[in-house]
Parts: sequence; structure tokens; C-alpha cells
Amino acid sequence: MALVRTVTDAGVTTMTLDSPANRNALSTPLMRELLDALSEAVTDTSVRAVVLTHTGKVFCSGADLKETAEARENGRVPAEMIADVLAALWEFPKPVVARVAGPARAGGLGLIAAADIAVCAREATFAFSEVRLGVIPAVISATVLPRLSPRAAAELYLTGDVFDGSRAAEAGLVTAAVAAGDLDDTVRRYCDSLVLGGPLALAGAKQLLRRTPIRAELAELAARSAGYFKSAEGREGVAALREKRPASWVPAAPGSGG
Ligand SMILES: CC(C)(COP(=O)([O-])OP(=O)([O-])OC[C@H]1O[C@@H](n2cnc3c(N)ncnc32)[C@H](O)[C@@H]1OP(=O)([O-])[O-])[C@@H](O)C(=O)NCCC(=O)NCCSC(=O)C[C@@](C)(O)CC(=O)[O-]
Repeated sequence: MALVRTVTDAGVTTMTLDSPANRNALSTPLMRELLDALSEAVTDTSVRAVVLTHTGKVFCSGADLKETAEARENGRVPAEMIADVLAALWEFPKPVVARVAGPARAGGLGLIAAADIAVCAREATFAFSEVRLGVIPAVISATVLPRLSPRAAAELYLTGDVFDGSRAAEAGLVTAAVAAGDLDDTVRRYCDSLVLGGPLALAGAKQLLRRTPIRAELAELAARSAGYFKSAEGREGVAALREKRPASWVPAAPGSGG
């Protein structure tokens, strides 16, 4: 069964994350399907814009923590593939609109920030939960930081606190936070406008907006992220979340994580 469903209508391809059992976690199969869908949409000239959305209540719960725990034993972590997904979205030559009806955490916020326009329900909740897991918002920072002020980034990255759609809009993480009943109409209105633009001009305008290349930076950040996932702190944080208990941190010298 597909984990990413795609439907194209009137020039707009809707890519729907459809893995509600793990709250649309960024598993390897889901990311592979998303990367395939994006590369097909690049070459399909009938596609003028993409909407990235979700089934179920949750937009995306970030890195697949079950897979992370298993993969780590084999010396792998998912950060590299998350970096590929973020780069593919960031460099995508057509407008991308994120439609966010429910929560996003950590890596899920990276997807939202990588979209050109993001509309969320006011009640949707968000968190950069990485530090609570003993890891860092490394790969996602490449797409998130250009959207945030240094003050907002410090507050949200370091506290790991949950915040709502209105705060996400105020911080610049989403374009608009609207009543849940207005979400679809708002997304449709953006898409109606986006398909009026010339395709080459839209691609050119996106290049101006994304002038700084991020692939090399992402490779370095993926290595940094992997270090924290493999550290004692990262192991304890992920285990604690999965076992639904508070993490028990063992004090270590700063810098020994990555
Ligand atoms: C999203 C809510 C709020 C929904 O909250 P909820 O709807 O109440 O769901 P839940 O918490 O009851 O979870 C439902 C099921 O989804 C699973 N689940 C849930 N999340 C994940 C996940 N990520 N990976 C794998 N499985 C997940 C969870 O384990 C459970 O499975 P069950 O026990 O029924 O078998 C809640 O589930 C939650 O807080 N999840 C954890 C989110 C989180 O802390 N994510 C951090 C990921 S780390 C990351 O993304 C790192 C990265 C990429 O940023 C690093 C970098 O940038 O370098």
C-alpha cells in the first residue's frame, strides 16, 4: 500500500502522507516514495504546483524513531535520507504548499519549512522536540533557520516546548494559521494564484528565493545529527520516548555528544 498518495487535478499535484499508524513518521519507505513522487512531478509538465499534506490527525512525527533504534545497531541513522528529502523540496522548481491540519514534530517541521507556502490549522501543535530526545535539530535547521529570527530559533530549539499554529505563524514558520474549517479553501486560493504564473518565471523566482545552495551544508549536518543519535544521550532519549518515561540524563562534558 502506498505511503505517499499522489493525485493531480487542474495542474496541482497533491502528495498525501498516508502512514497514520506511526503518525506519518519519516521512515525509509515513506521518504523513498516522497522522493520518487517529487522527481516525477519535476518532469511532468502538467504539474504546476504541489500540495504536501497528510491523512490522519498528524502531519508528520519526524524521524521514524523505531527505525532509528534498529538502524543505529547497524551503524546507520536516517538523517542522510531526511537531508535528501529536504534538499529535494528546497530545490524543487515548482511552488510547494504545505497543508497542515494537525501536529508536526522535529523533522516534520523541516518539511513544512522547506515548502514555499505553509498553511496550518490554528489548533495544530508543533515542537522542535529534538533536545528532549538527546539529539539536535541539525538537518532540519538548513530549511527552518532561514524562516526564523535568531530569538525564535533559540527559544523554540532550546526549550523543545509545544507551540500552536498562531505562534508558528508569528515566528514565520508558516505563512498562515487559519480556522480548521478554512484550511482547504485557503490552500485552494493559494494554488489558484500559483498556477497563473509562468512556469519558467516561477522556477526563476524560486531560484532567487533559494539562492544559498544547501546540499553541502546538509551533508555536514547529517553527520552531526548521526553523532547525536548514536551517543549515549540520544540512545537514552529515544528509548525513554518509546518506553513512555522521562529521560534520565547522565551528565557528560559539553561537545561529547556529536
Ligand atoms: C506526533 C505525536 C504528537 C502524535 O501524538 P498521538 O497522536 O497521541 O500519537 P502517540 O504518541 O500515541 O503515537 C501513536 C503511535 O505512533 C508512533 N509514533 C509516533 N511518533 C513516532 C515516530 N517519530 N517514529 C515512529 N513511531 C512514532 C508511536 O510509537 C505509537 O505507536 P504504537 O505505540 O501505537 O505502536 C506524538 O506521537 C509524538 O510526540 N511523537 C514523537 C515525535 C518526536 O519526538 N519526533 C522526533 C523525531 S527526531 C527527528 O525528527 C530528528 C531530526 C530529523 O530533526 C534530526 C535533524 O534535524 O538532524
